[in-house]
Amino acid sequence: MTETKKLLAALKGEVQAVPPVWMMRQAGRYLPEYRETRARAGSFLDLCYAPDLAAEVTLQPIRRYGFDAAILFADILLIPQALGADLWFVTGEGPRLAPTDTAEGVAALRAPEAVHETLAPVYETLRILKGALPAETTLIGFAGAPWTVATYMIAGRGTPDQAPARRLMYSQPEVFDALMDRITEATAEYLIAQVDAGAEVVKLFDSWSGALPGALFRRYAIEPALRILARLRARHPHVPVIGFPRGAGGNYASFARETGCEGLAIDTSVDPAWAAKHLSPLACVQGNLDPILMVLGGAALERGTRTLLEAFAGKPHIFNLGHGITPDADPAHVEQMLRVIRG
Ligand SMILES: Cc1c2[nH]c(c1CCC(=O)O)Cc1[nH]c(c(CCC(=O)O)c1C)Cc1[nH]c(c(CCC(=O)O)c1C)Cc1[nH]c(c(C)c1CCC(=O)O)C2
Repeated sequence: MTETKKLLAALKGEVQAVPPVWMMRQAGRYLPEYRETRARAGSFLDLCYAPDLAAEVTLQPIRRYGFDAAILFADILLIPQALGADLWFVTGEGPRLAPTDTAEGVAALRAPEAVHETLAPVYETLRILKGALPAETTLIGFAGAPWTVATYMIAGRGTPDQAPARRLMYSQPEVFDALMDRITEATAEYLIAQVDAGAEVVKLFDSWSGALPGALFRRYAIEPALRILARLRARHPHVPVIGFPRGAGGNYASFARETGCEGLAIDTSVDPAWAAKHLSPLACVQGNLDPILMVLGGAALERGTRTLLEAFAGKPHIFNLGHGITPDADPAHVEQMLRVIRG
């Protein structure tokens, strides 16, 4: 049977004249309807844990733009919270967590199987979405990759250079490894449960993999991904996975080759012509329009969009941005991008 969902077809390696398209952070603050629902929910975390409202904001960009994929509305930091680390968001600044950076702190975290208790509302969001999405739209679940989640847990916040996590990795490798193990197991549990609840594809966000020293990229980016994939595939052998080792540079190819991910999301820094030549033979490449073009629009947006379409012509491709769309983006520019892609 041929695959009728464009995103799933691309992940199976099908070349399409018009590629499937969606955007990272497509449910977000650039949309007035998101801001309205978010205000109704209360805090960002309240929204993540309210299945009806989380499903509603997931559907908003699908209704408005008819994207080929909907991504579950949640956050990568729900896993630390489900493991027992206090989490809150400071408006205008970002996430804060009670730091987990000692042997005692890691030992006090909950068992990986215990995360479902906190995350049950997320699975409910997926079940609602499964029943509500148009037949042609693919439902994407996701999690943060262990290294990226560890950087937030160790520092207790986002950091420009992930120094606290890198310091712990060198100075107390046994504490760092124990934390990585706990996150890895919990993430496997979480993604399996997301697919049980209706996710058709899962994406692993390693947003800070570019901060790993190159010699440790295999150990802390590829190996945890392999462990998660092995557990996921033991349960769901056919679910495609999109890896996003953001900032991996020269390590993108080894990530794709060694993990066998069906999809490889590339960040804005990667030259699409290089990616089409060197990465497309390894996986279906997703990306990588500069998000600032969604703020600018006009001729620059049209040129950037066409450059990508031309680079990946004749290759399986998922059109996306190189990182999330920003709150200052203009919703009309999304329509402009879609007109260029879809004609
Ligand atoms: C690092 C990271 C986080 N979260 C995520 C990552 C990895 C991707 C990346 O590199 O951007 C992933 C994420 N976060 C969110 C989604 C939902 C799905 C989507 O639309 O893409 C996804 C896939 C919603 C969100 N996550 C967050 C928002 C904004 C919160 C709000 O509405 O106030 C949204 C829509 C908050 C968040 N969440 C996080 C930070 C650092 C922040 C604060 C910065 C910011 O405000 O943009 C952690």
